[in-house]
Amino acid sequence: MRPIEIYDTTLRDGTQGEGISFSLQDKLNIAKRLGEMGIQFIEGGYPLSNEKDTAFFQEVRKLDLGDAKVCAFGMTRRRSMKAADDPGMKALLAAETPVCTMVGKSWDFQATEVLGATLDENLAMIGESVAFLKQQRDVIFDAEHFFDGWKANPDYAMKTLDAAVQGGAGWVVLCDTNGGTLPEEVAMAVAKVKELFKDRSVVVGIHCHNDSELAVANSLAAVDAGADQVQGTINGIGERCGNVDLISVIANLAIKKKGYQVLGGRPLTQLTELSRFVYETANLQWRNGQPFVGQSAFAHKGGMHVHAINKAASTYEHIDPAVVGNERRILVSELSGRSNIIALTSKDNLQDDKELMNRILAEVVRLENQGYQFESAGASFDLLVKRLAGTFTAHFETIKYRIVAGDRDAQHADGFAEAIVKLQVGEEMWFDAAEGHGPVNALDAALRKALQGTYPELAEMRLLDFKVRVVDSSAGTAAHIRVNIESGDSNDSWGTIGVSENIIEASWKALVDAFEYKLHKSDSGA
Ligand SMILES: CC(=O)SCCNC(=O)CCNC(=O)[C@H](O)C(C)(C)COP(=O)(O)OP(=O)(O)OC[C@H]1O[C@@H](n2cnc3c(N)ncnc32)[C@H](O)[C@@H]1OP(=O)(O)O
Ligand SMILES: CC(=O)C(=O)O
Repeated sequence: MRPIEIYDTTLRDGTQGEGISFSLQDKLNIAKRLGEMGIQFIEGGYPLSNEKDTAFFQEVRKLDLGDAKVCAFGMTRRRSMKAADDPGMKALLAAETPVCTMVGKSWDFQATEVLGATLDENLAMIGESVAFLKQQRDVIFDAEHFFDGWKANPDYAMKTLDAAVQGGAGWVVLCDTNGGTLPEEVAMAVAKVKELFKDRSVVVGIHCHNDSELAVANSLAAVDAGADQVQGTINGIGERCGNVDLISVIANLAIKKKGYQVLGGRPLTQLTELSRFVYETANLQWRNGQPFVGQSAFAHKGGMHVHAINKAASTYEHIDPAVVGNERRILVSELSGRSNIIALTSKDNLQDDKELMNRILAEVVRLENQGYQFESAGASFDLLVKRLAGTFTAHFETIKYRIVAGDRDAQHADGFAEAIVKLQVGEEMWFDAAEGHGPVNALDAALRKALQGTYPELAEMRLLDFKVRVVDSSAGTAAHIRVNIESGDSNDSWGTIGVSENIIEASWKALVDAFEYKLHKSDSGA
């Protein structure tokens, strides 16, 4: 098995992505997770760039990152300066990391146009900078725009790598900086570089950007052609369209491709959690369709798919989701067949009642036509099944509710909302009122007031999320409002839904389902 080094630059190139900004603590937390995952190289930032990155290199020394090596990133010395005097070089050494990663120009056009250097000057900048750092550190040379340089002037591109290796670089990393290269071009260039260094001890690496949606394919092509290090970021965050997504690289190398070993052969069961941790830390929404780790990566919706999945999961899954720490999800929608319903109700042992399955399916299709969507409203779906199966026990009956809301006044700087609810609970009639920060908050408070005496377990239930969408009804005339509420208690969370032309009524339906679901859960001891 050929070991492939994984080099993570989430904390440097990842932060060059639009909308990404990590705090110092975020960076330390991510570094720790990367170390736990068995990533070999963690590029922590650009010490010359800002104080946060400088502080990161001081703080990261206190963490146990396992075998991971922290790398500080910088560029070659400025054109008119000695390496020893260059502030960037000094900052790299001051970071006190075991490895310095230095980017240099390998495209002749960039050297002359951007740096204003002669081609020889650029080679001297690379060679001298590496040699200076190499006195104290291991050096990785990131050959910026290598593939564009190789296409424009292959001899010169190769000379830049040679200058770095002569200076003492232990790695040369070929960067598809603009992300415009094709897999066959990557393979050809990597093979040529391997040939150049066949008698020298140099690791060849690959660093791809995703501007042509080819970063994963390009990285795998490079590995096949002899690259032994892949650089990238978790979830592919990074400049413009991002870097290669290391999640997909790791999963493909470990699971799909033969003959390679990544992360020392560790299991990949933490991969999904790592991906979501980085999204959460970056304050980004998960990408549902992200291969391997996305919420939809193993979500089955089409009736024919679910029918087959029930017989053998491999009919519509390329790997077992558990291998990457993900899970299979069966969705219910108007595209469902009876198989979806059977899969989703199997815990209730209802699957043999074909007539019931058909009724549930017909009801789902009818409600979806009105704007309902049960994919993220599993609790409302469970209640629907119970109602149709005749196992639903209402814990309360809603007689009426009323909302009074208005704009700000002397007592209410943000406006006010009051709710009155009338409920039948057993033999008793409850009539309660409450104020809230808005109409839904007021309804929630009034419902709790009316129910908590009878059902004290509601005290631990919280509303976690509230989403509103406008959906078109199938009639195509009146707009319907869909409200999704996510609720939780100490050990669980559940989604409910309400649809109406009236946002308050839609919220009320979702809220009532949330309370009923919690009470059914308590009845069953869950
Ligand atoms: C491909 C990549 O992703 S490389 C990493 C890119 N990342 C970043 O740029 C983020 C961090 N960067 C920064 O914080 C700043 O750009 C700094 C601190 C590095 C430099 O800031 P400044 O000195 O103000 O320069 P500025 O960013 O405007 O321009 C870049 C300078 O570096 C020079 N330069 C660019 N690449 C190189 C290189 N490989 N070697 C030497 N000098 C270089 C440019 O010629 C320019 O110098 P000039 O102003 O003397 O013409
Ligand atoms: C080094 C780097 O980030 C690039 O060339 O894309």
